[in-house]
Amino acid sequence: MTKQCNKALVLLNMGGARNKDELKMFLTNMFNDKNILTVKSNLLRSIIAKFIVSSRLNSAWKNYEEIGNQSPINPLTEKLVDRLNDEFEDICVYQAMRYTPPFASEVVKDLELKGIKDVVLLPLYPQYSTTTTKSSVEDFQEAAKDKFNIEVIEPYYQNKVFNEALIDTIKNTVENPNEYNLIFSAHGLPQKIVDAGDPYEKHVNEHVKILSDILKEQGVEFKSISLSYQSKVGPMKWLEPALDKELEKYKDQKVLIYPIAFIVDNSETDFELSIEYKEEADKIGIVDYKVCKCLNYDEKFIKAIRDITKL
Ligand SMILES: C=CC1=C(C)c2cc3[nH]c(cc4nc(cc5[nH]c(cc1n2)c(C)c5CCC(=O)O)C(CCC(=O)O)=C4C)c(C)c3C=C
Ligand SMILES: [Fe+2]
Ligand SMILES: [Fe+2]
Repeated sequence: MTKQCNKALVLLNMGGARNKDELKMFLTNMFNDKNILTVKSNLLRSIIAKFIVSSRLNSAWKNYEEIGNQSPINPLTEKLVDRLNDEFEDICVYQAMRYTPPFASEVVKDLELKGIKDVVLLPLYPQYSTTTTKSSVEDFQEAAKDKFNIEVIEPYYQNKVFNEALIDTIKNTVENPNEYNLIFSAHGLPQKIVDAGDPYEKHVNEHVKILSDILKEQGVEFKSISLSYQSKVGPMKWLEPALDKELEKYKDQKVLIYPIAFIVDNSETDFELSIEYKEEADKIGIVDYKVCKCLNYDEKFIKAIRDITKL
């Protein structure tokens, strides 16, 4: 990056695989994350992680083969970063991913080379979770040590400009909302993590209420609006209702899904929602099943970032 800046905006996200080796890296880093696998002993966690990765890798990779052998999260985030670098004249914009490159440590090196002291961290998670927001922010702070003045942006699921952008996507995806059942689909979380005080479920519930109120104010009426959780992993209890159970209610009806916990499309939207759950919807007899695109690098989201970060 040749731009000269005295401030940096760093977008934080999970990352995603560009090939099978990176999927192994993603899963290994994820299951060694103490915020994801909350067992206290690092050794025990690394043993469990090895076991999960070896049993999951091949079957998980089959999913990526169906979406072009890579997660869309990387090219889309690169476009978002490029667009923001054009938007902000004197702020250098970066991405730091939690489980695949570019890692926080590489961004920190670049910031040091440029002599940047002020850093704003924007987690690409509208709702806070210890498994996502906390994990990414701590990871960056550990890499940064005390080298910068860091400002962390708070959860922004209540932000008006952000929610208007999101509502526009919903309105632009279907012509006759009154024919559709709108399901907000959130990435699931083990119930144990929620019981330990994680605010994610509360934030997601509040977000759905805010969006439902905006739709009502704008006179946009869906047949029904509901919330469910996708992507359960393993045998433990996760947040409910599960999306596959919710879909069973809509035989002979139309369904529109909005992936409420994601800002950038990824394997969970392009594979899980658009291919895997679509097959479920067909089996159930849902007559039309649509999935909204995430905001990605939408111009309205660029405006929302200005409003959220006050940059
Ligand atoms: C096992 C625990 C997991 C928790 C807790 C979890 C929380 C969580 N994840 C996201 C967002 C994403 N997750 C993605 C993939 C993914 N997630 C898990 C497991 C947990 N996630 C796994 C094992 C995987 C890999 C795919 C698979 O094997 O099923 C992704 C996609 C990345 C990509 O490749 O594109 C995203 C994004 C959130 C928001 C969240 C908690 C709120
Ligand atoms: Fe996940
Ligand atoms: Fe999944």
